Amino acid sequence: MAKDPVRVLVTGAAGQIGYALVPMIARGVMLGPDQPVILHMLDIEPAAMALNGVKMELIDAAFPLLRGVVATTDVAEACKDVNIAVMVGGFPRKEGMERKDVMSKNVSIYKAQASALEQYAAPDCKVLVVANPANTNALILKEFAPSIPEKNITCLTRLDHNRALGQISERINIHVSEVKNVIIWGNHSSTQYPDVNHATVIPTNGEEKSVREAIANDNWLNTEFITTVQQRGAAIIKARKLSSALSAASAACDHIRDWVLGTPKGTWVSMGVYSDGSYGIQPGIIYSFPVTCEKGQWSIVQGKVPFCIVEQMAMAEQHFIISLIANLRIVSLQWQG
Ligand SMILES: NC(=O)c1ccc[n+]([C@@H]2O[C@H](COP(=O)([O-])OP(=O)(O)OC[C@H]3O[C@@H](n4cnc5c(N)ncnc54)[C@H](O)[C@@H]3O)[C@@H](O)[C@H]2O)c1
Ligand SMILES: O=C(O)C[C@H](O)C(=O)O
Repeated sequence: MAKDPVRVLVTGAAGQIGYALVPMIARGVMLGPDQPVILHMLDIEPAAMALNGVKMELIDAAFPLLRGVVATTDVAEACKDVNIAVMVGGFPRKEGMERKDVMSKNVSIYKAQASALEQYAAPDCKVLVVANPANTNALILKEFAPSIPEKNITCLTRLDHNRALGQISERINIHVSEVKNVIIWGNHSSTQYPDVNHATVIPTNGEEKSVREAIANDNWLNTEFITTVQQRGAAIIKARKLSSALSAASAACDHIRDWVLGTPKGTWVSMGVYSDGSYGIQPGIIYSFPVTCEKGQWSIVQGKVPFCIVEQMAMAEQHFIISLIANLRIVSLQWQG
């Protein structure tokens, strides 16, 4: 029997990630080749014509799985009954900026969209925040949409995870599918810690080895590898004069697919999820951990890192985020009062 369609919201759908992402969703890359979808696309008024152009192209592409398209600038209409929300809408950074430099613009967007999701989305809606600063925007969304279960609000660090896999496969000259179990700890920012200490390679017809053994160059792994992954977003901006789009869209599909359909046995992936206190990370903040997924639920993989590494990393970022939450609570009380 044919499955009922799943409603997938993409905000900022007229932008460059949106343009790469919606055809992937309509082709089944995100939810599988037998899952019909209805796409909800939101953008702002100045982008309304471009958004309508994307809708026209989706119709022209005659995707067999695409059962409907809602293209709108009305946030309530966009969020109505959606099962999955991919929050891409926002302002990308330009050359020379850090991701946190776009914070003031993007944070206000996420406050407004949180309440629309809370009011209009399906109660079990799974949310993926892509727009930067991704961890902070997800935290804002969680704070301003208290009725959405916190397990349902995540942010994208899968792009960093995939970048780490890519760097390792290029270095050893094996296919990227033969590398697994890297970990991205922390924020989707240049302070993240890409960790290969539990990663392995399994060459076809070969024996499973640790990445450290296969690369046999700890100096490279401890220095250049880490900074390359941390700075890859900036390198793409420098090269394209635009931030990453096709890789971001593909990573967003990977994130949702694994969350909904499950991670392969013996493999974990990196997701920005709310901390339950694992690895000593402040409970409640959105932090990238290794996770496995089963039956639509993620769980943090335990025992994978020396505490001191994460502790060191976490402190600077947590201070900032915690003070932000405190400010939000004050603002929210002022609104109510
Ligand atoms: N987490 C990641 O791995 C990752 C990777 C790449 C890019 N990003 C971030 O994703 C975001 C989008 O990047 P892009 O290259 O597609 O940017 P873009 O400028 O091409 O597109 C952004 C779109 O969002 C729209 N928009 C702005 N405000 C909106 C609002 N209130 N509601 C709905 N739509 C709104 C814009 O009109 C535009 O069409 C940026 O914040 C970028 O930094 C994150
Ligand atoms: O680096 C950026 O600003 C865009 C995105 O976060 C990326 O990592 O490519």
